[in-house]
Amino acid sequence: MVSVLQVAGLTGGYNPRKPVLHDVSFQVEAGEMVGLIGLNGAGKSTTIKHILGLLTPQSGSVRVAEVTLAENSERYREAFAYVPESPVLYDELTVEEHLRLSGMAYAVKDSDYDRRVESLLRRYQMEPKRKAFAAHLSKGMRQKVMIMSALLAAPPLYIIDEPFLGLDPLGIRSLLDELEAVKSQGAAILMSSHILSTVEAYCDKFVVLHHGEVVAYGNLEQVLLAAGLEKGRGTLEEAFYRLVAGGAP
Ligand SMILES: Nc1ncnc2c1ncn2[C@@H]1O[C@H](COP(=O)(O)OP(=O)(O)OP(=O)(O)O)[C@@H](O)[C@H]1O
Repeated sequence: MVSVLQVAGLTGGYNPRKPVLHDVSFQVEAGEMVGLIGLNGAGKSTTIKHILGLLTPQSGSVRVAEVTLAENSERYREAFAYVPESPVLYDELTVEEHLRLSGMAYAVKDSDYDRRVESLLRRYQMEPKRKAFAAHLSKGMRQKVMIMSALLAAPPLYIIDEPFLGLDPLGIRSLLDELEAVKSQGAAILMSSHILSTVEAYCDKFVVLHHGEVVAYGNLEQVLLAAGLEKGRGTLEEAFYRLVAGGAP
């Protein structure tokens, strides 16, 4: 298996004297979806900021497509698309113009571009809004533009931060179907979310963060075990509460 994302012994945060993350390690392989879960303030966004290259590790490393940002920034940045929790769009650009920008940034071939854009607009019920300015879109529609831009790029790694908040049920279903599809084509996905039932249903592995430390990592069986629950008995949610509420033996 190829590790598209490898976080190894990462200690970091905003202030060198007060790290938020402590020795965080996990990886996301090609064809795998990994759920990053934890309470408010556990360090999920901080981890994601390190992966995006917005923060520098105090120790340890983050590798994307087998390189660190310092080793090869171009290869590193080209290898992932990021869908933030709050959509960041240019108000004066239309939906189509955003997709065009994303296509150019990721050098999507013209032949792929038209096919992917039409299909995305249809699947996300955004055809009637293709010429609408971002400023005139609803919150969920803005989120859809971010998601469509990422899917259009078809990168090896998707980093998705709490994607379900603004989306309607159809949008959530489309996104999950889409993530399953790109995963089966070999993409790696790191998804942070508080919706544990969805995370359990769709992710292959889980990283449970608590106070900036990984308290469990692995498939459901391994997380249940870490929480002191028997194999095959219990849900991710039960394991999570034990792990973060100190209920685990
Ligand atoms: N810009 C910042 N400067 C300093 N400290 C920060 C900053 N952003 C977050 N923190 C601190 O880092 C810790 C982890 O926060 P982080 O945002 O990573 O949590 P999270 O797991 O993403 O939480 P949530 O589920 O609420 O989004 C918290 O103690 C928080 O106060």
